Amino acid sequence: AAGKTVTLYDTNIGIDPIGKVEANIDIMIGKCAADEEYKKYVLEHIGFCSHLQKAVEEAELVVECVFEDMQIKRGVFAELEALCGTETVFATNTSVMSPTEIAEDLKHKGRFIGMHFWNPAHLMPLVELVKTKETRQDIAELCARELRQAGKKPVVCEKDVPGFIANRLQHALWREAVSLVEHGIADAQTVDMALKYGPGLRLPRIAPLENADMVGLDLTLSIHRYVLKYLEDSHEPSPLLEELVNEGRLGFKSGGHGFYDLSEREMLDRTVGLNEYLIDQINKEKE
Ligand SMILES: NC(=O)c1ccc[n+]([C@@H]2O[C@H](COP(=O)([O-])OP(=O)(O)OC[C@H]3O[C@@H](n4cnc5c(N)ncnc54)[C@H](O)[C@@H]3O)[C@@H](O)[C@H]2O)c1
Repeated sequence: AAGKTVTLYDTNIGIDPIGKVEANIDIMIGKCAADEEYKKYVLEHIGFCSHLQKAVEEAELVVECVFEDMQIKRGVFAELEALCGTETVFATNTSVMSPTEIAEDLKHKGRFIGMHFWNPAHLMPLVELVKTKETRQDIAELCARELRQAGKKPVVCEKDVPGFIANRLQHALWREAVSLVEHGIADAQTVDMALKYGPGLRLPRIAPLENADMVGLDLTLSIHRYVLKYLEDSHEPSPLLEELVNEGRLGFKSGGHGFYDLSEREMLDRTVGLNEYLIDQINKEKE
């Protein structure tokens, strides 16, 4: 939607990414978050190519999203460096690996950046742009501009640190949530309810640092002086999590058995419900 043409490439030619894009837009049309004109526009500007050189030789930006495997990712960028001009921007969509390490063998490291989309990528606005020490400032700015034009909300992570920004925030919260269950302070459902109907509900309007300003930094300081020592600060995964995984309770992928015991219907409701909620948020933003 940013006036650009996108070519998809995958070593597995059996997949149907365009069909998936079409299906996602159809769901959005059904919820009035897109129209037929938008679908026509997107489908005219996106294509699949099974030949890497043809797919990338004229590209201004290449976003790599292959398996989370350092050697495969480095191999892809070595191939790309041989096929693309020196000004083509190279981005990795990795969610956990260090962009610095992925770029280690590149000759032109200044044009390399982390570009971490959030799942489901067509509905989640956030994209984290992760700079390595070598990433040029103009490359970060260019990527931010392009992403904004595509309707995304890019944020720049100035240092290549594990978890970037959003996963650090998310897993600080998950660590505390698991710890509360582990220590019998509340069960899983109660922990999730407390978040959903409490702080989670106002989070989209007032995030932590905005909230700290609102209540006062003196009060925040006083609360932290008292409470931080009681919060979970383990640098190892919770023994409860280890135990559940050892028991084969993996969540959706083990038939719905994890922290919760869910039926097929409940699992489907959660996935569909999440997508519908995200589409509603997009519609609200437009109003
Ligand atoms: N799944 C998510 O929620 C999510 C979210 C954000 C970022 N990411 C990142 O996206 C990347 C891919 O994750 P995924 O979940 O989509 O994995 P996936 O296994 O679903 O897809 C990986 C794709 O890469 C293809 N592939 C493998 N080697 C290739 C190569 N050499 N050249 C071209 N294509 C190749 C595979 O055929 C497959 O279609 C990872 O780096 C991951 O961290 C995933």
